[in-house]
Amino acid sequence: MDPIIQQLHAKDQDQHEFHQAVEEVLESVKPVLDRNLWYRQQGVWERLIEPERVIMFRVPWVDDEGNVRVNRGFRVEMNSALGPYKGGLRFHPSVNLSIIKFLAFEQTFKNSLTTLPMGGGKGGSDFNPKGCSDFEVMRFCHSFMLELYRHIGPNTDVPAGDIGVGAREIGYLFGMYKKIKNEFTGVLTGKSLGWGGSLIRPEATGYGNVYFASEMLTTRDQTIEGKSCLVSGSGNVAQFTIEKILDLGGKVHTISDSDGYIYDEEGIDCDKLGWIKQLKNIRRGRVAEYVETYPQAVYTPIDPTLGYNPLWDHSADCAFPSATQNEINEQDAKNLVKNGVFLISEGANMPSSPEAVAVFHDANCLYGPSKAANAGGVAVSGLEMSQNTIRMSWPREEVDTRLKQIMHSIHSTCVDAASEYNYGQNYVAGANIAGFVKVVNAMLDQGVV
Ligand SMILES: NC(=O)C1=CN([C@@H]2O[C@H](COP(=O)(O)OP(=O)(O)OC[C@H]3O[C@@H](n4cnc5c(N)ncnc54)[C@H](OP(=O)(O)O)[C@@H]3O)[C@@H](O)[C@H]2O)C=CC1
Ligand SMILES: O=C(O)CCC(=O)C(=O)O
Repeated sequence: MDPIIQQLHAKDQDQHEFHQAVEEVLESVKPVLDRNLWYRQQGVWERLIEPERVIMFRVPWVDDEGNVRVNRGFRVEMNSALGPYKGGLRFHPSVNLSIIKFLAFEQTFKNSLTTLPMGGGKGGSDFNPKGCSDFEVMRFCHSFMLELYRHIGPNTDVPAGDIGVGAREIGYLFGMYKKIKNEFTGVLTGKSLGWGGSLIRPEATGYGNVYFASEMLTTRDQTIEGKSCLVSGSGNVAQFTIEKILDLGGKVHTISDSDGYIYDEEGIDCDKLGWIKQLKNIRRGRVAEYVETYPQAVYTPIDPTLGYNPLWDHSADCAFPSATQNEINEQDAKNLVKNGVFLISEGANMPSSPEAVAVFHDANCLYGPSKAANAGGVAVSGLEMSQNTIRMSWPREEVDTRLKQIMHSIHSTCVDAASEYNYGQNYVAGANIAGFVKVVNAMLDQGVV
């Protein structure tokens, strides 16, 4: 084992997701380190895996029955070599330091790939918004911001949404920040359109992922048109991935949540997608309800004893995992390949286990890793920051055109970096190398800080 990894395991025991993310990047960039001994001498790698700052705090709040509840809040400010820390907040009961550190680490390289001046950070809480009233969510968000506000700012750290944090939560967080600081600034992205949000930000991660998939398909003279697709999740990223696939003439058969998944043989069309948006964004219901309105579809509850997810065991051309980390294990990857899937483009962060990634590479799939494929979300957040700074709102077409250009540029950057280091069409290596080199060169310019 590389001594750096040995040290990491000894120092940060039980941070499995963080180890997984670090090991993948280190493996990819070994040839870069070998070619540039200066990088090793300057301890860039040791510095990269140590967050610049980790903030953990108590979040007390009162539920509708008058009980005091306490959650744990996190913000990991990973790396500011390229700009203010930037990355989302996740509210989910599974949140812990390992998950936030892996997300902040990945975010650093992802943000580097976008070409925009953003460092990497991530935060969140083990708070579960599911089943809470709007007032409970508001009280939680206000309490969360009562601590977080001291650590963030439009030129310091600019959080946004992630799992469990959408427009509603960003609104409550922003309201408390504005009240405490008595200033109206672009301290959060993913704001509503009426008060500083950017057009296309809600769509950006899903649309960007499909643009990245289209770029990968172009290398084999193909397009999304006519392709059958499997999508997991049913939240922000899944919804707009489906919308763009439909727009480009593809067909989508699946959605899921943490209880189970839907397989719709006929395909999810625009009307059904509208119904899903209502279900998830307004009624906050479960995907199981889909079959009550569309009885030709089949609902399968999650069975953790199976050892694989049957959602990935259907015949299709493309897969867009859009729920959470490690949702595709080795068996799922084998099932996908067996069923004819040859393109996997990741909307979720790190949804494929290392063993699954190896299966995709062995089968010569077009495999777009999350830090490249889902970078459209944070890229449009960067554009939201620019619009806030100049106090202007760009039209929908302009933001969408910029998003497409950024995804095109990320694709070619990955291809070029992989080719420079003889990795062939390996987007994992390309994304890791290109993201790493830009961050590390900035760190070296700025000295040992
Ligand atoms: N929003 C953004 O702009 C970006 C998001 N991402 C990534 O995309 C993924 C989805 O995020 P987003 O759509 O914003 O989040 P949402 O909260 O809108 O939706 C999350 C979806 O994933 C499901 N899910 C969450 N956790 C689990 C779990 N442990 N097991 C099974 N299903 C789960 C949820 O089901 P349920 O309702 O049951 O919880 C829900 O369907 C995440 O990995 C996120 O980090 C990446 C880049 C940007
Ligand atoms: O828009 C942002 O700043 C955050 C996006 C994000 O959290 C991600 O890319 O994983």
